[in-house]
Amino acid sequence: MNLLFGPFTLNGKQLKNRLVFAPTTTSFATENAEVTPGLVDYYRQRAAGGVGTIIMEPGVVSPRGKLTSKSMGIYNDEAIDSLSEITKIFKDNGVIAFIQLAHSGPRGRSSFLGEMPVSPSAVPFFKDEPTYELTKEDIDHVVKDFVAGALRAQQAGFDGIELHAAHGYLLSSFLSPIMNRRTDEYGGSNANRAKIVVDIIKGIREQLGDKLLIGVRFNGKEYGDQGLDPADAVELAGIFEAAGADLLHVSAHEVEVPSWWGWRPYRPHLLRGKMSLWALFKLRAPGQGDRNNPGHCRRQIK
Ligand SMILES: Cc1cc2nc3c(=O)[nH]c(=O)nc-3n(C[C@H](O)[C@H](O)[C@H](O)COP(=O)(O)O)c2cc1C
Repeated sequence: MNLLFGPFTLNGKQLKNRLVFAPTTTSFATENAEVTPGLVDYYRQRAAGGVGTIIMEPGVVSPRGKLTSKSMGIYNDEAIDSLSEITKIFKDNGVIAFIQLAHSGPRGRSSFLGEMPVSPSAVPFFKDEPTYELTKEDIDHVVKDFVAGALRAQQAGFDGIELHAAHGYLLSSFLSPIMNRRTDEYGGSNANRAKIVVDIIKGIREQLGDKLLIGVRFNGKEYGDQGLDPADAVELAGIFEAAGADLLHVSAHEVEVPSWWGWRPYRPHLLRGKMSLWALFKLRAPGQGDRNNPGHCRRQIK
């Protein structure tokens, strides 16, 4: 009990407890991606709920990266003032403030983007939605957009950002061997597929040093057969940690959790609602991942 409700220090930040509100897209922004009074109210209510940390829903880092027609955007300086209003509410309630940074990539829809969604390779996420394969110059642009989003988040008063590299969005599609068929330095090995995320983390650290906490949310397993498996996820965890991530937030599938009868695979339908607590534990990748025996990929909580 004390572990959950007691204070916790995360790389120098004092958290009042280990309860974390998980990032949840609301689509309460305007069609121009601006913060609305309804969105501010929504977070005022969440901040009063007793959690120690809120990972605010994604700020999309470019208009072409919208997740929905009413995603909130962090791609221009006008966002800083309205987001400051929200971080002030968090601070007044003693809540540590994170914002997720996202780009929809192949999960975008041309109906609200007004142009083709983008992806690491021309592999569609939706059967009826062809995607544009990013060039290396485009990838540099995406990295700069994420770094610029992080700078704005810091100016708006956030303590940290979480890179959304899960659920099939752009960074997640780079990590996926199914979606990412590139033959350059951004495709192939785990390290190559993770390069875009590593470049973003390093870019943020170059600009801001330790002023901003950096988290990465990624999948413990591909959604579907083949592709990213738990052994890959363990290796990716080590890559993100080595690049300078402060926390890892593993989403769904094949993550093992302690139970009364030993380590059990985490299954969202069995342990609904517990996953976000993992955000506050740095997961240690012991390096014994075995592609043919996922049971060897047990993560340990530090
Ligand atoms: C409506 C809705 C929107 C969500 N939006 C996001 C999102 O933008 N980013 C994200 O990483 N997860 C998103 N999620 C997943 C949640 O963060 C969370 O992982 C999920 O609700 C399961 O809860 P748990 O992680 O506490 O088990 C969303 C979930 C729901 C229900």
